[in-house]
Amino acid sequence: MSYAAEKQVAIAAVRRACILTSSVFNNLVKNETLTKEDASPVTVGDFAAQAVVNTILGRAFPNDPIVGEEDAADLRGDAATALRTRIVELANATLTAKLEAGEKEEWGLGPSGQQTTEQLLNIIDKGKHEGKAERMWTLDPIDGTKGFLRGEQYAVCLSLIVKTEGRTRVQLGVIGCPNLPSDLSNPSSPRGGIFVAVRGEGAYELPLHDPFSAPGRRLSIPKLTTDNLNLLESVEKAHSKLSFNEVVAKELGITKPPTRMDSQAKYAALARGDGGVYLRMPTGTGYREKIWDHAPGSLLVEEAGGKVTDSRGEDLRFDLGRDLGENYGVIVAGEGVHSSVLDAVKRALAKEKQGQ
Ligand SMILES: Nc1ncnc2c1ncn2[C@@H]1O[C@H](COP(=O)(O)O)[C@@H](OP(=O)(O)O)[C@H]1O
Ligand SMILES: [Mg+2]
Ligand SMILES: [Mg+2]
Ligand SMILES: [Mg+2]
Repeated sequence: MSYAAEKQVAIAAVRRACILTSSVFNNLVKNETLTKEDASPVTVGDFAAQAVVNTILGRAFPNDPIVGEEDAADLRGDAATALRTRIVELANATLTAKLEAGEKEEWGLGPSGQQTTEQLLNIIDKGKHEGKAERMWTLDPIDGTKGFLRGEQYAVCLSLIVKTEGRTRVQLGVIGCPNLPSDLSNPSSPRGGIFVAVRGEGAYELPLHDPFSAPGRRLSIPKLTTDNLNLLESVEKAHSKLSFNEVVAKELGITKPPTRMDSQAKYAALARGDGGVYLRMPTGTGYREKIWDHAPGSLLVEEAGGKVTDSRGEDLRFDLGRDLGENYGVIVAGEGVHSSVLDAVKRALAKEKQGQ
């Protein structure tokens, strides 16, 4: 299936959300960030971007469930009045902006797209789905919120997961990276891109502000060997075990230092040929990886000729609910090097066990 309609809607939704998040960053004030129960940050940008994307998806595909990271519970009380007002203002400004090429008014966009506060809170809550369905969207309105707050990498991440022939797989992935330089080795190169993949149709990078103007650049992971690649990893030490990555890099004979980057921009960079291996091993806290943190990125890399598994070499599970199940870590690499990385991870795990 080509998912042409879904792809068009998803690209338009991600583009609008990226415009919103960029404008929030430029105007973010101190009290516009909350700390969630798990101590992670969430900003007015995360909530407003989820409201915008869910509005568009809700209009275009009203029967599709959405598994979104955020919910509106913290926005409903009197204590949240200022935050709520700002989110409503941001979401409405984004929804009512004039229609661009490829967009439709019936998606809730354009001058008549104004929503009430209650409508916007309810549409944010449409993302509370349990994550088990024959067909569902995943949304991470700002992936890498900590990177976003630092002015570094973050991504707006959307995917469509469908069960076909007994297998629940990602069929469409769209990742907007407003801050990603077009040339990673040159931080002053132009920034911003939308990365798109449809299963069986390849992976593409499109211009962020004009994604419907041309077919975009087809992405293909170059054939790297362990002599000329380096690791991509999280900036945040709490998100993956960086000391383990050092051991794996040694096992593989990698000499180049790792590239640290927040969010699924790592998957996008790898799909483009930057880096070569994205390794995310659990820190041992029992945290379970979320489907919205990997669904679009994993398809993007697969469609660019790469492979994504856990540390046992098994496929990631998108059929278990909002998370991927027990956390065995995530290994992402080009086809040619994935098996060497997997072997090195297994050796490093065995050494770690011996050392205990
Ligand atoms: N203890 C933990 N282990 C692994 N991932 C975690 C984590 N705590 C939070 N995360 C996830 O890590 C994501 C960011 O990943 P990265 O380190 O690659 O930038 C966060 O996404 P959000 O920023 O959307 O909340 C969050 O879902
Ligand atoms: Mg978060
Ligand atoms: Mg995330
Ligand atoms: Mg997020």
